[in-house]
Amino acid sequence: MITAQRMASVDANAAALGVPRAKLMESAGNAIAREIRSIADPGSTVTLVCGRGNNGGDALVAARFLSDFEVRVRLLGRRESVSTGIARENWDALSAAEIDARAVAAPAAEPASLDLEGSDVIVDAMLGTGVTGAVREPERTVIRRINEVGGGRGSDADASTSGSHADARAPTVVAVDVPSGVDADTGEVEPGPDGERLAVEADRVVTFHDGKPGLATLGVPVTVADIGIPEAAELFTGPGDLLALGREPESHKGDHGEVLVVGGGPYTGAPTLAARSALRAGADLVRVACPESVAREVQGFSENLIVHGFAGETLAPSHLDGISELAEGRDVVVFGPGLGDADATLEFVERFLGAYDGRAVVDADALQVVPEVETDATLVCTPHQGELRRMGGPSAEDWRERADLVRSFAADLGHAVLVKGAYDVITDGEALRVNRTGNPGMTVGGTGDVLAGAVGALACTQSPLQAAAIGAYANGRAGDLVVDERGYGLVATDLIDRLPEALRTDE
Ligand SMILES: NC(=O)C1=CN([C@@H]2O[C@H](COP(=O)(O)OP(=O)(O)OC[C@H]3O[C@@H](n4cnc5c(N)ncnc54)[C@H](O)[C@@H]3O)[C@@H](O)[C@H]2O)[C@H](O)CC1
Ligand SMILES: [K+]
Repeated sequence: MITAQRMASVDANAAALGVPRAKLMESAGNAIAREIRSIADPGSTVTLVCGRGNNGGDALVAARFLSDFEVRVRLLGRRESVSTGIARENWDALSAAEIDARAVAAPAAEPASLDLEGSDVIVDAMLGTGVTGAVREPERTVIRRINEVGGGRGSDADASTSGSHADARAPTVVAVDVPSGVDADTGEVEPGPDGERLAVEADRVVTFHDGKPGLATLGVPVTVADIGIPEAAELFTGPGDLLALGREPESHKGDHGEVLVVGGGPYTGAPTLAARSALRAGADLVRVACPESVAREVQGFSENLIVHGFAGETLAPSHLDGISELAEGRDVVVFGPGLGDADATLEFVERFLGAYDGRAVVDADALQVVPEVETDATLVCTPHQGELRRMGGPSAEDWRERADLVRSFAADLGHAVLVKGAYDVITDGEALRVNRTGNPGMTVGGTGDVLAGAVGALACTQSPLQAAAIGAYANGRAGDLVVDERGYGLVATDLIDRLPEALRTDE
C-alpha cells in the first residue's frame, strides 16, 4: 500500500533516477488498455472521459492502444487547460492518430456532448491522486452523468459483449488510479458546497505501482499495474522525499514546530550545533537545556536560541523535573549531543526517557540507555555503527545485509533507527530507506550533531521514518554542496548554512 504523498515522492525519485514521467504515463495507459481488453471485446464502444491532469493523461495514452475498439475521447475543457506537458503531448498525439477525440469546452453545460450513451465501457480518468478538496465543476456534473449512465456501482461489471446489446446492459465504469472524487488514502469523499458527496461509482479500478489504502473499502476489483517504477525509487532517498515538506503558503510561526535540545556538559559545541541545525532545518523555536557551566557559551553561539542552564557541570537526576517540564511544551526533544556518559548523566537519561511520552531524537551518549529503558516516547535513534554495536545492534560490512539486520533490530527496539555510514540505513522496523548523499569529508566531528538537530526539526511535522530519511538526505546533500564548492576540509557549521538549500526541491 502507498499513500498519494509517498507516490508523488517515488514518482519524482524515479524521474531523478532517469525514468521520465512520460514513460510512466505510457505504461499506465498500456495497463488501462489491457484492463479494458480483459472485460470487453474489440469493436466495443469505449468512452474515455479525461480530466486536465496526468490522470487524464493516462487515458489519452490508453486510447492509442485501443484502435481495434470504437474509441471516443472526451477532454473536460480546452486543450490549453491541460495542466501538464506530458498530458498535452498525449492529447496532441490523438488528433494525429485520427481518433475521435473532442475537447468539450463547457462539459457542465453540455453533458450530452460527452456521448456517454451507447458506451460499453466508460473510463473515468478525470481525477486521480492530484485531487484537492471537494470535487468542483465541471467534474461534479460529469460524475453525476457517469453514475446515471453507468447504473451505479455493482451494475454488471462484465461488459464481455460487443456493442450488440449495449442498450441492454449499463456500461462498465473503469476508474483510472482511483475513482474521481475518492481520496486515495482514506477512501472518503469530501462533501461539496451543497453537502452532497459525489464520486464516480466505478465497477473496477486500475491503480498504478502499488495499492492505495482508500481503494480497499470500495468493494470492487482493483488491478495494481506495474508501470516500471524501479525499486530503487522507493528504497533510496531522493529529491522526491522533499515534496513531503510542501510548505503551506499561509503557514505561520509555530506551525513548523518547537524543538528542545537536551545536551552539553563535557562538550559545548555539540548541543549548539544541534540547536542551530534545528533552526536552519525549519523549527520555529529552539531551546537548549544544558548545564549552567556551558550555558553562556552556548548562548554566545546564537542569539536565536533560548538557553536554560541547570546547576553544575553535567546534567543529573536533580535536573529531571525542570527539564521534563521544559520538554512538555515542545514538539520534539533532541536528546544527547555532548551530554557525556557520567553515571549521574546516564541515570538522568534513563529516568527522563522512562517518563517522557513525546517524540525525541536520541543521539550520542544517550543511545546506550535506550535498549534498557521502558518508554512511551516515540524515538528516532541516530547511532553511527560503533554506537549501534554498543546498543547491542548488529554489524555487517555490506550495507544491504546491514539494512536487513537493522530493520529487525529496530522492530525489536520498537523505535525508528538511522544508522549513519557511507550508506545511511533508515528504518522504523517495517519500511526501509537508504541514503547515499554525503561524502568522506563528513567524518569530521559535529556532523552527527547537525544531523540530529535536522531530524529533530523535521520530526515536528513528519513521521519518524520520514524525518530520519529526509534529515539524512539533506545533511548529506548539504555536505556535498560544501565539498563541490570548496573541496574537503568542511566543518560541521558549513553544513548548517547549507541545510535550507539542501531541503529545497524544484520538483
Ligand atoms: N507514479 C504515479 O503514480 C503515476 C501517476 N500518474 C497519474 O497521475 C495522476 C496524478 O496526476 P496529477 O496531474 O497530479 O493530478 P490529477 O490528474 O489527479 O488531477 C489534477 C487535475 O485535476 C484538477 N483538480 C484538482 N482538484 C480538483 C477538484 N477538487 N475538482 C476539480 N478539479 C480538480 C487540477 O486542476 C488538475 O487539472 C495519478 O492519479 C495517475 O493517474 C501518471 O500518469 C503515471 C505515474
Ligand atoms: K479517476
